[in-house]
Amino acid sequence: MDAPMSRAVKSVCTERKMVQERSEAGEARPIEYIVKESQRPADAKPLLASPLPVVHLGQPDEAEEIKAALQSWGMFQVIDHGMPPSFLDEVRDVARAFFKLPVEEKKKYINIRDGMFGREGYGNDQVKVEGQILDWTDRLYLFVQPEDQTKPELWPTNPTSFRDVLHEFTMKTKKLVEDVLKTTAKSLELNQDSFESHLGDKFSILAKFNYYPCCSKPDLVFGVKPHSDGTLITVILPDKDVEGLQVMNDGEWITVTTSPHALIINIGDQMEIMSNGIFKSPVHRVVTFSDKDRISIAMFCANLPGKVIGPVDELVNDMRPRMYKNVKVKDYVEVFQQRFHQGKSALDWAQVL
Ligand SMILES: O=C(O)CCC(=O)C(=O)O
Ligand SMILES: [Fe+2]
Repeated sequence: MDAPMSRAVKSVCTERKMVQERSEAGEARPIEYIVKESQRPADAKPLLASPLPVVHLGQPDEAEEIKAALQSWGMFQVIDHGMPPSFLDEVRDVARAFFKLPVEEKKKYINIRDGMFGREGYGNDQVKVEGQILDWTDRLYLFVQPEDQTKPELWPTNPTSFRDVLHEFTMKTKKLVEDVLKTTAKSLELNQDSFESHLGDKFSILAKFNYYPCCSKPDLVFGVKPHSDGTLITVILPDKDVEGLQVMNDGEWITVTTSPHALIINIGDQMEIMSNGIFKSPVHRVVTFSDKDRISIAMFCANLPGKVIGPVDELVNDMRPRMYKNVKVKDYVEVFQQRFHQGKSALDWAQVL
């Protein structure tokens, strides 16, 4: 296993300007955000926008639908998720209201405390490696599960409904994730708890509120650079009006479109490892626009850091040898974060050579 901290920049924990401030000041080309010419978003083909496959959870074909979607896209949309459109609007509204607050007000929740960069709170990219290209986004990260490990002092009180709405969204997401994991197990003819039991009673969910300000040079920057998620699964509530999420499918970038009020679900690297590579964690990215900002809420659902994960026994056989080693989730996440900032995948770190 390689040393994740090689080329690392040691503890750069000074506050940087928020992307929102750069956007409002009309900063045209802050150099740290400009992507290398060969990797720029210009190769996006918005004409290839395509609706994600729909999985009808709880319906007779759910297992076949989820298997087909995960084998082709690694991503799908759910419409019957039990969250009424008015509730999804409320979640988007509190996110938007928070990001609309003056930067100084939001900085009450800043992710830098006593000179240390924390995973939770309001901020933007941590500089982890030399020459790192930064993403054109500000965000608020909050652990929402397990509940006894949340840090309420970092949960915004403005707007006043923020905490209650986030709590309700968490509970509903948790139920949805449990259903998705059961259906995923069923689709591989596994015991329905095969993925869940690894989570035990407790489930880690990290809520990530993304704000992508307008960018005067959207062809030169990414809202989020190409990556796969380090999660088991991710649930995304996309912006209601602005698309921007793109997924790599058959070697091409496709702009993701969904039905109104759908939730997007994608698997992450932990599911790729546990499914012994049957399901691939999709590479995706976010682009920005010169004339419209965008918000999204991603709920990152993962095994607890102390767990050791590896391919489920039944999925390893002579026909399909073990592709991944057993890895401790905490170690994986550390390598994942380091590689993410370099625009690289962490999956090969866990691969059986
Ligand atoms: O903004 C989005 O739609 C997706 C964001 C994303 O991929 C992420 O935060 O990992
Ligand atoms: Fe992602």
